[in-house]
Parts: sequence; structure tokens; C-alpha cells
Amino acid sequence: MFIFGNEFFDEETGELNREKLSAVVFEDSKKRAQLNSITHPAVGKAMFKKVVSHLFKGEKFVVLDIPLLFESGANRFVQKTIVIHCNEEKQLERLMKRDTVDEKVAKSRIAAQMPLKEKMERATYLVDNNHGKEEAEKQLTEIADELENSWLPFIIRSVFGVTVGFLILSIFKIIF
Ligand SMILES: CC(C)(COP(=O)(O)OP(=O)(O)OC[C@H]1O[C@@H](n2cnc3c(N)ncnc32)[C@H](O)[C@@H]1O)[C@@H](O)C(=O)NCCC(=O)NCCS
Ligand SMILES: Nc1ncnc2c1ncn2[C@@H]1O[C@H](COP(=O)(O)OP(=O)(O)OP(=O)(O)O)[C@@H](O)[C@H]1O
Repeated sequence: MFIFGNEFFDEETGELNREKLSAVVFEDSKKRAQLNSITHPAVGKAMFKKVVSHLFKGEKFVVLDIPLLFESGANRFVQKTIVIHCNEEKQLERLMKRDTVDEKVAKSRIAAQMPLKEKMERATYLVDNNHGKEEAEKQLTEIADELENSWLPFIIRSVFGVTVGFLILSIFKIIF
């Protein structure tokens, strides 16, 4: 509110005018950085709480869908990364259709993120999404199966459990 002003909110409902805000932040990298500095800590906190709650529920792994995963440095906090990619023409065409925006707007949104090629170089897994959604789903199922069969979550939990147990024991020894 302070940085972007009341004109970005509906006078009656107080709801954020996403279209208006998008028009500003995707044209101005400084404003975008300001918006990121407001949203990212809150998003990060909410995401952390969700991940912890899923892990406590016994889930083997948690999948996060983060548009600015590498740009924000959030990749440091995850074990594996999946980049779903397609060629530039398809990316542009799909974005224009999904967000009902023209080519110029779509291009400015793409330019606001790290080039896909660079993301691909950093990924643990790549999913080729140049074809139908079923094709992509098949590749994702293979990745999910691999993660499902991995011993890593069990090993991490065991190390975590032993460490916590050891700490509790040490505290008891100090107190009593
Ligand atoms: C600008 C906002 C209001 C536009 O909302 P809207 O519902 O119209 O679009 P949506 O969120 O679906 O995003 C549209 C496209 O922009 C990309 N995008 C969104 N935020 C950003 C950003 N900060 N930098 C670069 N690209 C972004 C998305 O990947 C998507 O391709 C909204 O995206 C926002 O508040 N963004 C800032 C928060 C943020 O950084 N989110 C992403 C990472 S947590
Ligand atoms: N294989 C496909 N065939 C046809 N359309 C697709 C395919 N994959 C994705 N799409 C469409 O492309 C658009 C963008 O996909 P999606 O929103 O999943 O991308 P995203 O990487 O999450 O984008 P962003 O990071 O911009 O939010 C959506 O409208 C989606 O339905």
C-alpha cells in the first residue's frame, strides 16, 4: 500500500487490481523488486509452514511450484528441481492464451524471469512439454516414482530423529 498506493486497490472491496499492478511491475524492474521484497518474505513463511506440516504428516516429499525458484535463491532450500520446458514459440503462445495478453505484454513477462535455457541448465530433472499434456504427465509420473522409491527421505528423517533425541538426552543430563 505504502509503495504502490491506493490506486492499485478497488475502492469498495479493497481487492488488489492485479491487471493494473502487472502493467507497472512487468515494465519496471525496480518496482518489481519492491513488490518482490513485500511478497517474498510472506510467501516464504507460508510455504515453510506448509512444508513442515506436510512432512510431519509423514509425506515422503513435497512439491513446490515456484515461478522465481532460481531467481530468488529458493533453490538452496530444496533437494531437487524440475524444470518443465517448451520452445519459445509455444511458451509465448501459451502465455498469451492463458493470461489473455498480447505478444508485447507476454514478452515482458517472460523477460522478467531468468531465461528458460539457464533454468534448464540448473535443473535436476527436465520435463519436455513441447507435446501434449499427457506426454508431460508421463515424464512427471516417472520422476514421482523415482522419488517415491528413494531412501533419502527415510535417511534424512532418521538422522533428524537421532539428532533431536541426542539433544533432548543432553539437555536432560545437564538439568538432572
Ligand atoms: C504481479 C501480480 C499481481 C500478477 O498477478 P496475476 O494473477 O495477474 O498473474 P500471476 O500471478 O498468475 O503471474 C503471471 C505471470 O507472471 C509471472 N510472475 C509473477 N510474479 C512475478 C515476479 N515477481 N517476477 C517475475 N515474474 C512473475 C508468473 O510466473 C506468471 O507467468 C502477481 O503475480 C504478484 O503479486 N506477483 C508478485 C509476487 C511474486 O513474486 N510471485 C511469484 C513468486 S512467489
Ligand atoms: N502440453 C501442453 N499443451 C497445451 N497447453 C499447455 C501444455 N502445457 C501447459 N499448457 C498451457 O500453457 C499455459 C501455461 O502453463 P502453466 O500455467 O502450467 O505454466 P507455468 O510454468 O506454471 O507458468 P508460470 O510460471 O508463468 O505461472 C496454461 O494455460 C496451460 O494450460
